[in-house]
Amino acid sequence: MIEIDAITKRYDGIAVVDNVSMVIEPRTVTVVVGTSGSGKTTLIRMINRLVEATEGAIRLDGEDNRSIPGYELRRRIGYAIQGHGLFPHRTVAQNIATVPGLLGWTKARTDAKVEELLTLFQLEPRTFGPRYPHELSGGQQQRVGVARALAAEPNVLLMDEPFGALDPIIRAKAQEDLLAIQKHFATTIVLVTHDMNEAFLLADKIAVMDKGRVVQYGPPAELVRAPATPFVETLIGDAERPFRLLSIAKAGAAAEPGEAEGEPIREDRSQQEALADLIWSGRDALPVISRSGAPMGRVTLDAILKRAARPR
Ligand SMILES: Nc1ncnc2c1ncn2[C@@H]1O[C@H](COP(=O)(O)OP(=O)(O)OP(=O)(O)O)[C@@H](O)[C@H]1O
Repeated sequence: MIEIDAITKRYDGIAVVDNVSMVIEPRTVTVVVGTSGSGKTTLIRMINRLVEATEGAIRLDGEDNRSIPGYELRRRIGYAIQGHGLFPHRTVAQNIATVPGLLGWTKARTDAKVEELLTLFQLEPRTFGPRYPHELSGGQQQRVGVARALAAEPNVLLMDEPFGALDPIIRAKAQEDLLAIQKHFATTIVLVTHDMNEAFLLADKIAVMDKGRVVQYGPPAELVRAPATPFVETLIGDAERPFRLLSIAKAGAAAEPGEAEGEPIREDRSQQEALADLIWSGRDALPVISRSGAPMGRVTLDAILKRAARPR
């Protein structure tokens, strides 16, 4: 658990992070959003003490992060940034092995970890391990950047606009990979993004920052149903609120008994995807199947539209 307790950062007397308190539960994804300059990067960098707080405290599982030595903080907290920051003159395998090297892991343990991570990120170890960063595509470099941040098996992963530079298709893949990896390692992730779609896709909880303060902190559905300030409302996008509601609910949750024709939708796809399928295929109902392919009833256009309506 990460407890952020009345944390403030001032530069030349000006608070860029202003008395922020929030609790981040273990094994969850917290996404920090807000306008440019609102203090997002500064906030997450105070967690691993790349930035020292002016006031307040941050505790990691109850322990004040100022009492944890630097090398231990780097082991416990992975850090991935936009543009990945890979070392250009080190191979992919050497890049991933950076922190294990600092920690004095044996070669066998390090090699096994590098292989595990490359495999997990769908980069064939024998092909990609010996390559240099410039021999990879942008998306592959990005994956290596995240793999490197995960190498020392950190409990916490801080990510600052990690997918900002990727094109939309690779970005979608990277987001999917991240969610799979987060489940695999049960990592606690704190991620900064400008992209509200990304926030809604990834977040268990979203923190909205405005001028150094956290103006709302809660699950995505709460932000849509009850935006705390006009700023949050604008950020979510008034016109998009129905779609946001559908994007965070699963097709399975809207399933009802009955049959329908045509291509089914899996229960774990979003209701937004169900709506797109319904419109695109001109049907008024889709069969719903479980992850293993078993029939679960159907989802109707009517039911989806009701769910997208303004909450009462
Ligand atoms: N080292 C520094 N010295 C002085 N001011 C700083 C320093 N680092 C950041 N700031 C200021 O603090 C404010 C918050 O910066 P921060 O990078 O945390 O914002 P952000 O929300 O992450 O912005 P962006 O979305 O543009 O990355 C900005 O006004 C920035 O200019």
